[in-house]
Amino acid sequence: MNEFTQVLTIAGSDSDGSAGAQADLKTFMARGVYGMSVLTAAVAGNSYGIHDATVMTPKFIDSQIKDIKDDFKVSAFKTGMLSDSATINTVADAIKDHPFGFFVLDPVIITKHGAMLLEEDAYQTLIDKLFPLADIITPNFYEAKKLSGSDLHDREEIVRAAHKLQELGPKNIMIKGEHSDDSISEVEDFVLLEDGQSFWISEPYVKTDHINGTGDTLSSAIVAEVAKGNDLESAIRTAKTFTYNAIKNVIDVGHKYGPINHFIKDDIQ
Ligand SMILES: Nc1ncnc2c1ncn2[C@@H]1O[C@H](COP(=O)(O)OP(=O)(O)O)[C@@H](O)[C@H]1O
Ligand SMILES: Cc1ncc(COP(=O)(O)OP(=O)(O)O)c(N)n1
Repeated sequence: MNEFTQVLTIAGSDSDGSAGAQADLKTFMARGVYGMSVLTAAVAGNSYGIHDATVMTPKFIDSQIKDIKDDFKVSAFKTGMLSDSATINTVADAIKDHPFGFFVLDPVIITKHGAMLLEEDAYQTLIDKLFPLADIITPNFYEAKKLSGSDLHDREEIVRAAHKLQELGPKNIMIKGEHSDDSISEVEDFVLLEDGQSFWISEPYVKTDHINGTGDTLSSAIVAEVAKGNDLESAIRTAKTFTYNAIKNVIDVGHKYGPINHFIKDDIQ
């Protein structure tokens, strides 16, 4: 029997299934890997917004991680919603010997609804404790500004911010592009690799309200592709295309800001 590729998300649950661990698990399934989830928190939300949240205790988060460690062979993993410093410290202590392989840190601070999922006094804890362990971080435009302490008005400032973030410890950086202005034609992300090489990666801008979970989908697709043995650059390119296809092929679920479409079939390798 061939061992199946196994991956993990350490993230929050989102009740409407559009984002968080639910989006991660759908992406893992779509990309052909076996996904597991350690829940750090749970939010009550729907396509109108996030209305309540609860944080798991450090002891419970630790128990979940221990159970995964005791039984499974995880090749790559990601972190998503981490809520506060206590959660970050718990996760950092549990993963510091890198038992789960390649680490994609999605520094979730803000959602499309404008909900804040990380306490402001925990930004520095995230930088101090998890940035040095990360193989790649994938901040959105807002998160990149906050975490680098930079303005991002043009390409030059984005490149500078990526270098600043890399100096804080993560090996590779992917800053996701701005897309709040409906007049743009492309959404362009910037990637800075460990060896200093860099590239811009873009797809056409899709004008849609169905955009919840795009960041989670991108980061978990990178996890899946790296776990299958692909190099980081091709994993990023596949993840970007997969996310774009999921945004473009809208499914009619929810009344306002709906989910993206993880059912898209393409040539999974
Ligand atoms: N409307 C859109 N059209 C095309 N690509 C998009 C759109 N919205 C987001 N993306 C892409 O989806 C990915 C996730 O980005 P983003 O939505 O900014 O992340 P987050 O969910 O963390 O805020 C990025 O590659 C981004 O370029
Ligand atoms: C529980 C939970 N985690 C993360 C998010 C945000 O997901 P993300 O894909 O980074 O951003 P949106 O595209 O959903 O804004 C969430 N909503 N819930």
